[in-house]
Amino acid sequence: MASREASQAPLEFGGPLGVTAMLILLPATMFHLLLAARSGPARLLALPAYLPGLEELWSPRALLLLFIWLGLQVALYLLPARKVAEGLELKDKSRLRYPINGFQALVLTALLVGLGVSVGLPLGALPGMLLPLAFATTLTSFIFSLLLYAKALVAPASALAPGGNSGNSVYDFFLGRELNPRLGSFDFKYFCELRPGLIGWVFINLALLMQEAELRGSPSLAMWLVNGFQLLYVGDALWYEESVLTTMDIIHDGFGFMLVFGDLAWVPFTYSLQAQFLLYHPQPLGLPMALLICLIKAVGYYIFRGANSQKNTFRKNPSDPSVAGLETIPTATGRQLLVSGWWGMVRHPNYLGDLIMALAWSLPCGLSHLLPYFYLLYFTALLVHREARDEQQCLRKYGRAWQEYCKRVPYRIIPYVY
Ligand SMILES: NC(=O)C1=CN([C@@H]2O[C@H](COP(=O)(O)OP(=O)(O)OC[C@H]3O[C@@H](n4cnc5c(N)ncnc54)[C@H](OP(=O)(O)O)[C@@H]3O)[C@@H](O)[C@H]2O)C=CC1
Ligand SMILES: CC(C)CCC[C@@H](C)[C@H]1CC=C2C3=C(CC[C@@]21C)[C@@]1(C)CC[C@H](O)C(C)(C)[C@@H]1CC3
Repeated sequence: MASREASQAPLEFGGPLGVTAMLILLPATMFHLLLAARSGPARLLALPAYLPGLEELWSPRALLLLFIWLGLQVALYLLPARKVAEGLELKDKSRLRYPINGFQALVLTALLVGLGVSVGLPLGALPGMLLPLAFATTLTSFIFSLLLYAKALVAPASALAPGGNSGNSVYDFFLGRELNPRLGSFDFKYFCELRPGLIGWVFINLALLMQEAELRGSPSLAMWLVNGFQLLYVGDALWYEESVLTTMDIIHDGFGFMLVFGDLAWVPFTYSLQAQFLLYHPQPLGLPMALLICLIKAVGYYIFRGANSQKNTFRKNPSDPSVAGLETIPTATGRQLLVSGWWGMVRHPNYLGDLIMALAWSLPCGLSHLLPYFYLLYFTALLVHREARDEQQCLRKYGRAWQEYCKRVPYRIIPYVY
């Protein structure tokens, strides 16, 4: 049986001190962005003109709405799935099973919300509730993460994540001790990663669009683009739901505050920042510029989808005709590394595509403010850091083969730049 002693994995995110700062700074940044988007000057780098009082943040109605939303998404997750996929092999040689019905959940949610709106559900009132909703979600994330931490105290050692078992309780609370916390077959991490926050983001965007239509007669072209682009991103994630099973979050990271808050609060309330900004600061956008932005989005999506699908197909079946002709490097683990196709261009072509799409989401907001570019700035930092973490893990996993890959493909994300 594996030992429950603290792991020797190197500390990340600046160790206990770094994660303590993040526990405060992440929610603070989210509230700052929510307040800045609705303020006149909409300044990213200035302190908010006022701090909301508890009566503006705390609302039992918002908490109820959050629980109805979570309950609905749990119910849709539990519906029969068109497919049940197996995850990668775990430490104890077992494999977990995951329902593949995320896209179905998106479509059913859209039908239910559509039905609700047709009988008078005031979706346009949602933008006015973002602040108390974000507060309720933050409180829920803290409590949920504490429960997950307590659950992990009685989990077998083989169920613990490599990085969230340092022995320092604040650090482990943040990173997450247990790799795949479950209640029966209900997988908390997999559910949270793709459902309530990601789908919630789309409906917050839609509510902002409807509110704009109410205020100004019709939604602006910029608002349409932001809604369309981000709906495509979420729809794509749920359509290719199975590929999330090979991401770092599912196979390596524990489920602690970072991912709980990231999935449930950070994604819906900060990723909808462009649409929030546009509601309060309408931006003119001509057709030629809109077409150019669509082209940028299409290029980004082409790279993002091409790279992710190529790797997933290759990992599932290296002799698939679409990847069989690609050049590879063998590794001591028996797995191979692609060195041609998208993965021969840079070592993270999927990050490049994702960043180009992030630029296309901000451009409809014009160039007058830095605020709508927050996502692009944050996402660049996140991906640079994520790339470095992945690099360390691949070096540990593949040793000399990884060094050979780095020699053959010297750039990380942007060809000839980085
Ligand atoms: N919008 C958002 O907020 C976020 C989006 N993302 C997106 O999520 C997606 C997944 O990202 P992420 O989980 O970080 O990592 P990746 O999908 O890039 O996966 C990295 C893994 O791919 C495998 N790999 C690396 N190089 C090769 C190669 N040459 N040939 C074959 N396999 C290789 C290795 O795993 P192994 O060898 O074990 O298979 C490596 O650990 C990305 O598109 C990213 O942009 C990520 C974070 C946040
Ligand atoms: C706020 C913290 C500093 C960090 C929180 C990070 C999380 C918000 C992200 C970590 C990895 C993510 C992924 C997606 C959303 C954001 C988080 C949860 C993803 C579901 C977005 C859609 C993509 O198509 C994807 C590839 C499925 C993404 C997987 C990783």
